[in-house]
Amino acid sequence: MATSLSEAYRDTTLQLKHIIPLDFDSIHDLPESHVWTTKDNLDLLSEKPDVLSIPIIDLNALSATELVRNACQKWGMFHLINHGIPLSLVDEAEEHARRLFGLPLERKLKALRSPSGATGYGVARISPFFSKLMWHEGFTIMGSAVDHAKELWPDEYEEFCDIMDNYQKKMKSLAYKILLLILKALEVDDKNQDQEINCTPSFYQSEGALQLNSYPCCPNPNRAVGLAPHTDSLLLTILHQNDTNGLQIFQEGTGWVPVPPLSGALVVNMGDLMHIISNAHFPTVYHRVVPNETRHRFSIAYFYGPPTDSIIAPLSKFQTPCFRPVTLKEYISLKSRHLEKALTLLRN
Ligand SMILES: C=C1C[C@]23C[C@H]1CC[C@H]2[C@@]12CCC[C@@](C)(C(=O)O1)[C@H]2[C@@H]3C(=O)O
Ligand SMILES: O=C(O)CCC(=O)C(=O)O
Ligand SMILES: [Fe+2]
Repeated sequence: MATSLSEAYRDTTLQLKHIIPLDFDSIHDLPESHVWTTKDNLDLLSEKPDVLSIPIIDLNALSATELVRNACQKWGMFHLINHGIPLSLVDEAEEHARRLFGLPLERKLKALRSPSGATGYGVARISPFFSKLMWHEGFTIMGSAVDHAKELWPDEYEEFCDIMDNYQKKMKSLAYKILLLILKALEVDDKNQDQEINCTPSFYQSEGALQLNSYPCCPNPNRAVGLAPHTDSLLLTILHQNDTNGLQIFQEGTGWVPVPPLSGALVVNMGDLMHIISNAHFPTVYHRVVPNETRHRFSIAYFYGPPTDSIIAPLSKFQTPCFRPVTLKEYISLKSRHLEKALTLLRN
């Protein structure tokens, strides 16, 4: 039996302090547990003004492959327009994320992620790696959200589930399109795609995961962190952000570069698995979220990856692979134990 994505996350058991978010509604001062200092690697001063910005790519542009190649090499990230996802669906999904996070904490705790679970309400999975806690609450969906949605709204969970199902379905087919474009950008012949990605034939049958993120208004944003710096683990991530700043990416030699929301666009970023299959030609994007004093930020991230038993390795066109092959299941386990060091451990 193949291991599902949520099962692959099951072998790490977390402590409750690394699952239960703060009751943001009742807090007026930043608690000590959430105060980050330079000791915690907080370097807020390095944000660069708008001199640099990530490219905007039209999915239907004739030169899309070329543009994707450049964006992936230089940034590992781009804004995507003309992506074909109806704006009304994105709006509805955001509305339902607001509705969920707007529930009182006691209600949200009914859908709390279990200590060895992957889905439901809670803080970010990467929390145990940091000494301070984040100004953030999340809700993770893998496949159907129905079990947790019933815990939140015993009588009216269906609309939420339908919208999240539809959103995931549309994101999955968009992610597939983007993956094909990226393979083209990596000069993989159409006919050799399956073979080149020397994985199981089911490589494209992704399961994916959906993460709803909420970053409430923060009383002292200069001393808090919304989401700590991290890279996404899977192949690529498609992100919707509401009209509130906060996302930043780290550029070697430059520092933290803001990724302001662009109305109607989705942000696409490369994850660790893409870094591996591209033989490190495409960076995996190191990014974080900074909190805001007056605006509540919401985001919805769709993580796209192959089935957990797929073998991930640099494309065979690369004569000197710089990573050893690994199954996704193995990689997830490496990442839960070593975070960013997981990639280094795979270096040849
Ligand atoms: C399929 C995924 C991808 C996960 C784990 C699992 C479900 C939740 C995702 C996130 C969402 C928040 C940042 C991150 C770093 C986290 O802590 O949880 C992501 C992580 C990853 O990309 O590694
Ligand atoms: O809120 C954001 O913009 C970033 C979310 C994110 O990085 C994630 O969910 O992995
Ligand atoms: Fe992320």
